[in-house]
Amino acid sequence: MSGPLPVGAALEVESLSVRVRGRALVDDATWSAPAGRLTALVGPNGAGKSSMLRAIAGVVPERAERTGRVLLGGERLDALPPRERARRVALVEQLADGAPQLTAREAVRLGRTPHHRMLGFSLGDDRHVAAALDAAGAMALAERPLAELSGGELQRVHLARALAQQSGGEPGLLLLDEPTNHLDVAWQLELLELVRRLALDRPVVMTVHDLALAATHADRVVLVDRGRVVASGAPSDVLTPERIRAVYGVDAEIDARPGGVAIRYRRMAS
Ligand SMILES: Nc1ncnc2c1ncn2[C@@H]1O[C@H](COP(=O)(O)OP(=O)(O)OP(=O)(O)O)[C@@H](O)[C@H]1O
Repeated sequence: MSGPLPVGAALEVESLSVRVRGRALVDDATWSAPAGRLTALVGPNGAGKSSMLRAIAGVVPERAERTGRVLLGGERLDALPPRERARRVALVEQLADGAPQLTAREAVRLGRTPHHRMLGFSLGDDRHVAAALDAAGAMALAERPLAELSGGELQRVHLARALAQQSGGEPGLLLLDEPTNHLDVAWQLELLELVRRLALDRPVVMTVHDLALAATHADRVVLVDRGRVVASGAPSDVLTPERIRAVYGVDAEIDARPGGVAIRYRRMAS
């Protein structure tokens, strides 16, 4: 079994491809996400963002062929057994229904499954679950059934479950698929603050559609189009009007100010 994740471990994605029946969902993608940084994965609908996150977490469609390497702290994640990988990498997918009858605490407890041996849940698990609920700001929701929670509240519970999955060792890689979806502006800001705090000691990668939000809140941006990485680096280097025009087919006027970035879009002048 591998040892704890080295502090400051970066995610490195090298020539990652996912093909289904000869069609590339992810096409020879190479990029990295340092620890201590929030990385945003952006691109048009169907660009392959979710497929990329899922492939990093070891989830590929049935009969898909995955090639390339995924390293975390220099260690091959793609070569780890699923249980071991699940302790290093937590993927929070777009709001899944989950099991609506579970309470938030029960749902978060499921995150401990990769840590179990013969005996199932332990008192230690309960401590990790409580710490994860607390870190995600979801402690007040602990005894409420998922069916009753709002989109923003559910998002916190999913995040807490991901944290519970990793606690017990070094902080691992956190992958968030459209975490700000369905959230109003106040919840978005709160969630992004929380995500930024989590990103202080681990690589965090999130997909987002809102380019201004990515430019304002992320330290690095990876722009994906048709499965390929078009550019990656600092938001201001990656998100230029020329690239936005080439990838999204719209004209963009970018207004970068100290408080944040605003982007105005217009149909492309013909
Ligand atoms: N299981 C699958 N089998 C075959 N094709 C798939 C599968 N899952 C996704 N795809 C296709 O792969 C492409 C990339 O999809 P993906 O969901 O990764 O894109 P995305 O960038 O996350 O899109 P969105 O922003 O719309 O959520 C799409 O064309 C999609 O139809």
